[in-house]
Amino acid sequence: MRIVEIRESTVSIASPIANAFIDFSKMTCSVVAVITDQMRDGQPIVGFGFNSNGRYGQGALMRERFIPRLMDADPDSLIDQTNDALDPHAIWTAMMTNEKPGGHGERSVAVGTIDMAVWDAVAKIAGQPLYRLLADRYRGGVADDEVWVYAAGGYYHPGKGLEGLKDEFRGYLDRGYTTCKMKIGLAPLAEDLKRIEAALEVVGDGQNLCVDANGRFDLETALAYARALEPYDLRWYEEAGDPLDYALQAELSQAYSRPMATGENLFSMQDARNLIRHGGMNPEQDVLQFDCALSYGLVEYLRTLEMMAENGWSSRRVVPHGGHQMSLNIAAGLHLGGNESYPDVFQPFGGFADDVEVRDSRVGLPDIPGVGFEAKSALIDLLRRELLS
Ligand SMILES: O=C([O-])CC(=O)C(=O)O
Ligand SMILES: [Mg+2]
Repeated sequence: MRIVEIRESTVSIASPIANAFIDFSKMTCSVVAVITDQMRDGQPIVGFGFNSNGRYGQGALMRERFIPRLMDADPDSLIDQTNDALDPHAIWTAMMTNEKPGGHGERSVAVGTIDMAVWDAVAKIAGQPLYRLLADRYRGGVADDEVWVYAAGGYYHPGKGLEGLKDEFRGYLDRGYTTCKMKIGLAPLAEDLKRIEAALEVVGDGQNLCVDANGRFDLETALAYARALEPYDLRWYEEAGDPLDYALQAELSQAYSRPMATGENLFSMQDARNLIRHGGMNPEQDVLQFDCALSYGLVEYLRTLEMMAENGWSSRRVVPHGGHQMSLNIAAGLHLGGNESYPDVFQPFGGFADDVEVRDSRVGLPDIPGVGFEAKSALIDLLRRELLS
């Protein structure tokens, strides 16, 4: 068994939306195919991956370093003899050969994207949905049949007023979501409070609303928002300050009594550990949002979950960023607390299998081998067109 070829391509996921820190007018995404020598129905088994959203495509790093390292490795060294499969852990080690520690950034996205495609191939070779394979290997065979999901959106968009925001959230409730997330921090506080109140008119209880500042605030602004948000009893207040400013997070956690969330821009177990060590976050109520595609993939995610357990954090406190099916599989297979969903933005990468219905903000997973890309027609069409034609 061996990897025959790895292909990558960069595609656009541009849109006119903005959060408090960036607009997405030039956003791109890497897509990857890991082509194996294993055959199914007369076709080679191919694993697919993509790099979530919010970080640009990483083709150059893949072409220059990570793909050549894998193709140069002895194929036997990349095989898991116990499971008669490709070995994602050995593949990870081969990709990271001669990479210094620290400085986790763009390379974590390149490795995370290839890692996603490797796990898709592994599950397809095993003939299992990935979440079942993960539950079998790491959780004694017990998977969650359903995962809690919330609808992320509420972006700033030219010409979108309060009515536009309300219409958007009504659309999410109509599709079965009960909890929605909106952006804050691009508008002044007073205007954001009007937007929050408009959103609450639609979603009802504060527990059905999350707000996300995308790392925009200095301490003073983060605290001013915290004071203003406190009475709304929101589900969570996300990424108030710079993702690496653990002291800011710790001080904010002292001042704000309600749940906070962060972690989507921490790209390694070590960075996640620093958040746990120094960010003052509360394992009883706060939410961690590490995204495997951005942070060296599932091989590293397993280390992060182990680190959390050692520090007294339940895996149920993790609700990954990214709204993609890979994280949905990890959530169901490794017992996370839920997963993000983008019903309308970042298509066709956001969202789940075509015939999966959201009921009471919960979704099931398709019963097909792999991550489930083949059950999302617009996505699999794009992956095949970009990588296999
Ligand atoms: O706007 C973004 O970059 C996405 C984001 O923060 C989220 O989904 O939480
Ligand atoms: Mg966010």
